[in-house]
Amino acid sequence: MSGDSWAVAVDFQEVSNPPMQFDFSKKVDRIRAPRTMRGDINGNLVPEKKENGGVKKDGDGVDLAEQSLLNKLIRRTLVRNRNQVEVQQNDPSSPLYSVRSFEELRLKPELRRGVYTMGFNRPSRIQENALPMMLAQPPQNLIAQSQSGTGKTAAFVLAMLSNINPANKWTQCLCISPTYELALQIGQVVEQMGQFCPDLRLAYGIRGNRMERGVKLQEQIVIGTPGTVLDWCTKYKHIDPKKITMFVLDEADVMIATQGHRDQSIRIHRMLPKICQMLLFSATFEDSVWKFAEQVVPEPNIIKLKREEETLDTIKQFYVVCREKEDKFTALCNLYGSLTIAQAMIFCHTRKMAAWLAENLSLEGHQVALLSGELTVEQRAAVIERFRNGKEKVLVTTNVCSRGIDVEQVSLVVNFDLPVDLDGNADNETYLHRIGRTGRFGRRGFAVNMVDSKHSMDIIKQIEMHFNRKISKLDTTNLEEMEALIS
Ligand SMILES: Nc1ncnc2c1ncn2[C@@H]1O[C@H](COP(=O)(O)OP(=O)(O)OP(=O)(O)O)[C@@H](O)[C@H]1O
Repeated sequence: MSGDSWAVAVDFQEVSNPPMQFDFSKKVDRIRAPRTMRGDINGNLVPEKKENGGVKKDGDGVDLAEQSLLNKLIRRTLVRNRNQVEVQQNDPSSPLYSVRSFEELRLKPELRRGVYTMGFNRPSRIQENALPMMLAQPPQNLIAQSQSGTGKTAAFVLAMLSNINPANKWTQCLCISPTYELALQIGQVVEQMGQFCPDLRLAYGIRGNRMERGVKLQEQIVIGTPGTVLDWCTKYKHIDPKKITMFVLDEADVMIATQGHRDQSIRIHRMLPKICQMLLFSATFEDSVWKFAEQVVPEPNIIKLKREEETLDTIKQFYVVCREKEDKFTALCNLYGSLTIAQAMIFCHTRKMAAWLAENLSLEGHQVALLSGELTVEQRAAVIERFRNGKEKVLVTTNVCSRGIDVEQVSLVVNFDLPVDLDGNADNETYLHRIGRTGRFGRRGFAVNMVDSKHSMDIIKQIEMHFNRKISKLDTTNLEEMEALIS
């Protein structure tokens, strides 16, 4: 099988045995669904064309919006974070509230029921502070930053649902999101949390969702992308911006990385009344995000939750000297022959190499999953789900998968190709993210780096120096030595 045909075979395997459905079409009845969608090979609905036009190379560059979507699709639980939340109040003299339970928030009974039905027992760390601010009277503006999976979406959805008056048949909350797949994900949370609110209606302001000009929407909540929502407010007049009481900007960092979204968001913001509550969320907070946030959220309260640092403390790191890819492959097989490996992730630099390796491992009798950039986000999520459920023991991947994906049972990470930046130097950050997949939550993990040239040996030295951690030499042909080092 050629490299490419292997990838096709994996696609086929996914089609014939679809592990997970992302059935966006279920929403069609109750909510206006986008029309410019096509079915992907899993029979799921996917957009005709990416709105942010992410370009992928053979090296599998990561598209921010896709990464966010992937995180949402595969996230089942809150991300653990033990850091303290940092709060800056707009009015430092007003008392600082935080809540430890949903009861304290005095939610409408139907919303409390929705929250508990979703299995939320208590607010997450960011929600403890953000929810009282978002639900306060008079309304307060908020800028909140915390990494993906810490409960931001659930927090602002609860705020939107609390804000609207379902008896009023016009749009009251506008929520904008960088892509329409992300908008659909937010919509699902609205549906779940609002399942006991009978009069609640939701519309998607996304490309392809057309109505006659001048027809006013009756849906209280509109979630959409900036361009369409802007058109709906201006050109098509489906929404009266003066009646908006809450404006939510999600994934601000992804938003401003996308051409035009920043300006469209600012234009929407300008049409809203002064008393409209503005909420902005972001996973990261570079200067550019901050500047944008200041433009669209006047007099903000600010909440930040620092990311918990990944650490290399519980990970034993090794390097193996090899000559070429066949040699690396033999070293990998030796590792498997002598170690008890629960699950392993193997990183390659290119799709081609990943496909070659996956094919050869498979021929050796390993159950292998291949994850690389030619798969749709939904297919990638499905591959990760299968791996997480233990259906495959080895995941071969390019960079698409190095961040944000927790697979707790991974005990071995192999850098079949070392992570390098565009200049060919060690990419320490990527190294940390890759290796950080193993040894999580205090468990022990192993990382093995394949070194096939003087240059890659230099990279190992750079990584050692950067993290101030020793990377020991491993001879995979010497079973005794390996056992002694690894035990
Ligand atoms: N209070 C809570 N208790 C338990 N689970 C929660 C709570 N809040 C959110 N979750 C769950 O945690 C996961 C992550 O939450 P959420 O999507 O709101 O995070 P996020 O910060 O918005 O992440 P992303 O930016 O990736 O969307 C979801 O599966 C959500 O259902």
